[in-house]
Amino acid sequence: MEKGLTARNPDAALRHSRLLLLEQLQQREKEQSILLHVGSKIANARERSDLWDIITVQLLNLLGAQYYTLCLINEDGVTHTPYLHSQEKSIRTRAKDSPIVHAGHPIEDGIFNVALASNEPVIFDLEMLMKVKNIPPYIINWYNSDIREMMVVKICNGKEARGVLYLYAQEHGSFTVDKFNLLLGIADQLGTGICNIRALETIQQQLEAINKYKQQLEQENLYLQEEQKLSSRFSEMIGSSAEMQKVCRLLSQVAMADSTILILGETGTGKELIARAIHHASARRNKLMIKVNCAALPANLIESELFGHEKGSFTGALEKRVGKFELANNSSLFLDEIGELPLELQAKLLRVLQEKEIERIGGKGTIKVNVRIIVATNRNLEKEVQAGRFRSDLYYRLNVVPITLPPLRKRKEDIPALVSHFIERYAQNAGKKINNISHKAMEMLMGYDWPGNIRELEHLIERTVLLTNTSSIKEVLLPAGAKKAGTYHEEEFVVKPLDEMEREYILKVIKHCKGRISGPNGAAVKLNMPSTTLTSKMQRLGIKKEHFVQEEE
Ligand SMILES: Nc1ncnc2c1ncn2[C@@H]1O[C@H](COP(=O)(O)OP(=O)(O)OP(=O)(O)O)[C@@H](O)[C@H]1O
Repeated sequence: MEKGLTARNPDAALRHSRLLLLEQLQQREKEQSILLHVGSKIANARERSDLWDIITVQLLNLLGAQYYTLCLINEDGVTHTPYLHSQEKSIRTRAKDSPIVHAGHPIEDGIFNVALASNEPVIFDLEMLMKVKNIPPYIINWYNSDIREMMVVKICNGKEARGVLYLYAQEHGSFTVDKFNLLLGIADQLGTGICNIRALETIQQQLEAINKYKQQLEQENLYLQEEQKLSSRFSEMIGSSAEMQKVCRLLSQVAMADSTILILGETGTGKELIARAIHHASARRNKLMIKVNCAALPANLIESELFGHEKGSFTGALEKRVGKFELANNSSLFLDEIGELPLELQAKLLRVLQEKEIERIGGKGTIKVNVRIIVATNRNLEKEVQAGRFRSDLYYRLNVVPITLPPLRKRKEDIPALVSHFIERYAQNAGKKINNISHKAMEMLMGYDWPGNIRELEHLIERTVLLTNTSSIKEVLLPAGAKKAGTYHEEEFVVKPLDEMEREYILKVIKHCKGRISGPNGAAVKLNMPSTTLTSKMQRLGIKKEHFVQEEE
């Protein structure tokens, strides 16, 4: 009919072809302006979500599609995975799951490779595809989400193919050849945009990794500084009582040997100080002693703390971690509060002590370690063994050289020297000149029973020094309920579980520090422990912010 018209009326034919040309020109102009608009948006995109907005809001409708997936070629060069896609909630298969399959698919899946091989977009009829054998699972899912037509186009950066944009429509005939030019232009701009954003993402990831590493180093540095501060204190060990002299003699006899040491004694009697003294008197003194508080960490973290883990060995193991056993190689490892070690880990510790090698969690092989073990506990380990809470084989393995520290009430003759020592230390810290203590105050100190031992005495003196504005300490403020000198009777002593006492005491100190945990005036400094240890103790003892905040009000 057209031909007939042309033959009969050449003018009409000319007009008609001019009209067509005009239409094409207008179409081109429209496409150019869309491309310009979309291009500037893509060029300004800084994040993946910006691209998501552009494709979802500006392009889908324009190209006649309802949904899309943009898949990129993986580093292995043989698989591809979705990088951007329509909101999964908005699409569901008949079985109510998402048609976006996130696992890697082979590039040679009969669709992706076809798009890569073509310099033009390719349109697929999904009904036809469903008849083909070995069709990729994502096509089946899209079909089950009522998609009937798909248009794919290669995404390149320059000449290099990077992925494929899949467009999906519910109606046959949604995609037509007249959209090819526009789609090719968009695909070109998307290619450049995606590569820029991926480069930014990589930089971001690297920055995050660097920051994390920096934080880790800072934490380690803090730990080492605290350890160093503590280790310099070992020389400040006071005690000329017969009991303490016995301990010192034993210490000097066993320090040089590599034998395992078990330090027993009530809380605050100086077990850690003795552990440090042993390390410093040993041949390993040039390396820092490493300390692990077995009560400060939840059971599931102690294993990784002790033995380390490989990256990805459990949820949360984002980075490889060297355990304290490895850190303590050729040095001493002080396992404080060993009585709190969970039974399962007791078995692992025993194996390490016997084999002298460790295995990181998720690790492929064993690592030889040369570590001198010093352990301490305020529990009666024999009773713990009888109660089935402590393995007898580990107990015998640890009980090579036991050192028992006497409680302060059994070596009261050490109190005056300790008091002078602590007055000097805390007066110096506070910039005060205090060089005397009244007879009455000393009598009170001598008469008190010191359930918290030297730590309790130390904190009392610290508090007293802070409250004293003269050169002499006239009186001391013993805990409420404490008896005056010489009037203490054992039967009146209120027996409380250690945990409860510890909880009460920590709460008091935090309150005294106005709720501050870390920092120079925080509770951790006052309690002479790292703030991380204090936080863990607080968690273990169920001390929450509201407890001390409420008490403060
Ligand atoms: N003989 C001592 N001379 C001087 N200071 C001491 C002495 N013994 C202990 N201290 C001090 O008392 C505080 C408590 O000591 P340490 O932490 O060693 O006790 P601990 O028995 O390990 O306590 P816990 O069982 O609660 O872990 C520390 O500040 C320590 O420096």
